[in-house]
This record gives sequence, C-alpha cells and structure tokens, in this order.
Amino acid sequence: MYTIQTLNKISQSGLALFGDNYTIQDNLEGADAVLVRSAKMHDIALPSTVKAIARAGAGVNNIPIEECAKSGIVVFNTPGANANAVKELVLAGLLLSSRKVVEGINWAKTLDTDVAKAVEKGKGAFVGPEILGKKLGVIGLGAIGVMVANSAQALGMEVIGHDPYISINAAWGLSRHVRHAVSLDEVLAEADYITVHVPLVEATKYMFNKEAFSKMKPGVRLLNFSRDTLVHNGDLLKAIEEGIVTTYVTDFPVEEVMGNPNILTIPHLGASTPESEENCAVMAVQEVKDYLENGNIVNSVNYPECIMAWASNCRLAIIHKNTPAILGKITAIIAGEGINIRDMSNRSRGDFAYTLIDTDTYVSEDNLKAIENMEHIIKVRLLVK
Ligand SMILES: NC(=O)C1=CN([C@@H]2O[C@H](COP(=O)(O)OP(=O)(O)OC[C@H]3O[C@@H](n4cnc5c(N)ncnc54)[C@H](O)[C@@H]3O)[C@@H](O)[C@H]2O)C=CC1
Ligand SMILES: O=C(O)C(=O)COP(=O)(O)O
Repeated sequence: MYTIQTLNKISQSGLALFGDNYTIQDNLEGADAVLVRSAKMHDIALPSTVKAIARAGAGVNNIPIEECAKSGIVVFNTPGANANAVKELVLAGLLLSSRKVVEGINWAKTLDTDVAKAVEKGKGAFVGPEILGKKLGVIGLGAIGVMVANSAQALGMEVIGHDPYISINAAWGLSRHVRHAVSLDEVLAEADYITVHVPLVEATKYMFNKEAFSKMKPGVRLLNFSRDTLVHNGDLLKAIEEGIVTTYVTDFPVEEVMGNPNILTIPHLGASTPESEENCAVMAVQEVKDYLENGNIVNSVNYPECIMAWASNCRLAIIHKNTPAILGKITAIIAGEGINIRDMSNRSRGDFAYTLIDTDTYVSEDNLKAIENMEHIIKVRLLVK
C-alpha cells in the first residue's frame, strides 16, 4: 500500500490511475509521495517517508529541488503536458495586447441606453493594430515557446526566437520560418511583441530589468506567461511611463502591477483547461507509480533518468552521491552474501546518482542496513515485483 498527498486539486482522471493499492489524502502523515501544482513547498517540512514529489505542470520554482535531491526525494514534472493550453492563451494575449478588446468590453458594460449609437460614437477610443506582418520575439524555445513561435508564424507574424540551450527535440519541432536570434539583445532591439517562455531560476530572475527595457523598441508589447519575477516590476512601470512598453500582459499579477491601464492581468490561467489538467495529472501519476513500484525515474528535475526492465523479482533502488568506488562497495556486500546480480543500471546527474540492481534472491536485512550505513548512500529501497 502506498499513500499519496495532494497539495493542490489534481484532476480525477489522473488520480484514478493509482488504483486500489493507493490511498490519497490531504495531509503528509506517512505519505510516500506528494502531488502538487503551484503550492509553495519551500517551507513545508517533509516527513522521511516521502520518496517523490510530482509537479503536475512545468515550473518547479515552488519546490526546493536541491534540498530534495540531498534528502533522496526525486522531484518530477510533466514536460509539455500543459504547453498547448498555455500556447492558446498566449495567442489570446497577443491579440489582447494589440486590439483594445478588454478595455472596449469594460466600456461597453457601462452602456445601457441607446447602446448601438453609443458604440459607434465611442469605438474610436479602442483602436489597436493588427499582428499580421509584425515581429514577434520568442524567448525560450521549449515546449511552449516552440508552439507559440509556430502558431504566430502561421498567423502571419515574422518570428525570431532566442534560446541558447534549445533541445534537439525542440529544434526539430520549430518551423523553419522562425529566425534564430543569437542574442537576447537582438530580440529586444527588433521585436514589436516579446513573449517569454523560460523557467524562473537564478539566471533568469529579473531578465527584464531597466537595462533590458532600455534596449527595446519603443511601443513594444511584452507578454509574460512564465513567472512574475522574470520581470522587474518597478523597472517595467517606468518603461510604461516612458512609452517603451505599450502593453504588458501577465499571467502572474501582483500588487505592484494592479490598476495600471497598460497592464492586462490574467489570474494564472495558462494551464487551466480540463485537457491540460488531465494531461498533467495522468503524466504525474504515471511517473510516481513507476518510481514507487519499479524504481524507474522518468522526467525528474533533480535526478537522472534511469529505466530498467525487471530482470528478476528483487530490485534494489539506491540513491547516492556521485562519487568514485561506491558501486564496487555495494556489489561487494551483495556478492559477500553469495547473491548473483542479474542486471544493473547506474546513472548520474551532477552531485547525485542512482543505481538499480536486480538480484537473483533477496538481499538480507542486515546487508540492506550495511549498504544504507555506507558513506555517500542517501536512500535504499528494496522493491519486489
Ligand atoms: N502560465 C502558466 O500557467 C504556465 C507557465 N509555465 C511557465 O513557462 C515556463 C516554460 O515552460 P515550458 O516551455 O513547458 O518549459 P521547457 O523546459 O520546455 O522550456 C523552457 C526553455 O527555456 C529555455 N531557456 C532557459 N534559460 C533560458 C534563457 N536564459 N534564455 C532563453 N531561453 C532559456 C530552455 O533552454 C528551454 O528550451 C515554465 O518554466 C513555467 O515557469 C509553464 C506552464 C504553465
Ligand atoms: O505548469 C506550470 O508551470 C504552471 O504555471 C501551471 O500552474 P498550475 O498547475 O495551473 O497551478
């Protein structure tokens, strides 16, 4: 039996996949794994029973992934599972940043008499440009950025993209019409519209600051469907005052940006579609189940990918530091008991590593303890098929 805690509302079609061997609860007591969306986990003390956290979504800045790695908690996310939902809202955001639809609707709501006449008289206040032929800069060409770039191109925009770390898969998916911008400055200088699709990490925090705004084309429209603090809000407000930014569309409103007529605040709706919620939940549940039951690691953000088909009925799943000679010591303990190893896989990522070992028979309690007590070993699990 396994116990799962959900920290946010997770789609039922995903949770149903857990099946009878799982209990789902809303507290951490005895939890083997946690499912989360945007809830902040940095201040939550996790019990030692927790082996995995799955973020049903893309961004993991709400989870202390380094600390989790140190204590042997594997953190997963669901790459691409909500990308289409975000792409569709970004396309809406592009249009809303241009045409004064929100302002116009709000004004129209105030009309109650002689409406048709008032509309024709007042509509001149809500003129906004078309996006056709305008230049869109896409910063970050991952799951979302690629979809946005391709769709904007199909809508007739000229698209330039910047991503120094673009993956081969993403590059394969990118339309050949999207021009490669070698530097961020190139995008800032040329684009009429800029949309940002990078993760929030130390290196990207406040990437839109005073210096970046000073390099932008006056009148630019900026879209942020990624995270609040990618943009320095104080510098943004000045850039709006100075006429550099015409409209800022954000999916991450905070107090500082509320009430500004040039800022459209969307209440973090990027991934809020039934399709995306289901996709994310299904992927997150599959990842957690595969890890808890088989020891396989797929789509982790703090541990290496490691997948091995069962070669016997007994498996050791060992999380350890990525340090020399550790495998020899583990296998020496197993061999000392006269147990044969049928298959083995060892993968590393930065300071951490993971080893799966399938043995002919069960390693004894004493020797499991001996492995657990070795220097650089973080967590040991014995799995049974
Ligand atoms: N508004 C919403 O509801 C949602 C927001 N997001 C946000 O969008 C972000 C991106 O999501 P995905 O596209 O799914 O992630 P992804 O991991 O597929 O793509 C991120 C891309 O950013 C690139 N990148 C990293 N640092 C960069 C830099 N300094 N300059 C340019 N490119 C850089 C990476 O190489 C990668 O290709 C997430 O991290 C999350 O913060 C994601 C899903 C929903
Ligand atoms: O996946 C992401 O990074 C998101 O921002 C989506 O967040 P949510 O799952 O809607 O709370």
